[in-house]
Amino acid sequence: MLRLILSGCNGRMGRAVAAICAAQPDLEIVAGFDLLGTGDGSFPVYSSPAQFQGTADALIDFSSPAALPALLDFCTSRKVPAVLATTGYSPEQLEAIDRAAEKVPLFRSANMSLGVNVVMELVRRAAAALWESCDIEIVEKHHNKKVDAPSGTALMLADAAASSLPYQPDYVYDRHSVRKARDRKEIGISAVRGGGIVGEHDVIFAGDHEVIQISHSAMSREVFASGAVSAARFLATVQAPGLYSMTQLVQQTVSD
Ligand SMILES: NC(=O)C1=CN([C@@H]2O[C@H](COP(=O)(O)OP(=O)(O)OC[C@H]3O[C@@H](n4cnc5c(N)ncnc54)[C@H](OP(=O)(O)O)[C@@H]3O)[C@@H](O)[C@H]2O)C=CC1
Ligand SMILES: O=C(O)C1=N[C@H](C(=O)O)C[C@H](O)C1
Repeated sequence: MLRLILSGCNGRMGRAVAAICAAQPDLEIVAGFDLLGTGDGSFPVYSSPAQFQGTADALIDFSSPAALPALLDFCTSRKVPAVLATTGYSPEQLEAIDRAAEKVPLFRSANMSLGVNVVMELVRRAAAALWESCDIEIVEKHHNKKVDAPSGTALMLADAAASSLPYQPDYVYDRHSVRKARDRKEIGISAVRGGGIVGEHDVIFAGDHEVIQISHSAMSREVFASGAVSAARFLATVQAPGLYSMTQLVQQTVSD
């Protein structure tokens, strides 16, 4: 039995993870954390991690960057490994995650789908081959309830492209405020918000005579939820503190 804590349990992703746990007999949600401190009654819900006195094999967090300090205190002091799937962390929060990962296993990815992690590798290769002839632009589209922009995935894809470039690119988020032609060393990142779009990412390599586009569309939240559950299973097998990502999860899956 894998005993899980679900942080952000009342949200869209929290409910998607709870649905997966309900369908898998070896998964038990022992507690939920959410601002409200109440849920649908299928497990106890606490408005702050410190209120929970029990133990768990892993925690999955899909909540808000505001939840991070209390979560890191909880996970490091109680030695509960955590899957941090929330996006929109500040640079200081990312440093706090790095420090906490010295004490307890943590897993962080802005996108828990296997497909996006394959796309990242394709983007690295395309950028290495095309940077001299093509401009790189990223367009992401999400539902009208998403609060952070650009998406964590768009930033991850930009970093993947940047890792293959022989220069440090500038990420440009807003072309509205400056009247100026595009610089070669930019990566443009644009965000669209509307309706119920689950999550779409296009990485565009635009040359003078050809355009190459690498795209990913999530068809439902289940893809992220099941990736997070796989990450929690992975963490439960990992003993050593450290910051883990989809790269290690994919490596373990391939070698099994
Ligand atoms: N890594 C990945 O693959 C994915 C990541 N995400 C990310 O996950 C996060 C959640 O997304 P989503 O489920 O759509 O968002 P929702 O707003 O639907 O859910 C977030 C939940 O967390 C609660 N919450 C907010 N602040 C806190 C806090 N300080 N402590 C505890 N709970 C809190 C919210 O309560 P209330 O509603 O009362 O504010 C809400 O119930 C976002 O950052 C999103 O970008 C989403 C999908 C995939
Ligand atoms: O908020 C969402 O919904 C999503 N957020 C993640 C992100 O910011 O990249 C992942 C996914 O695209 C859905």
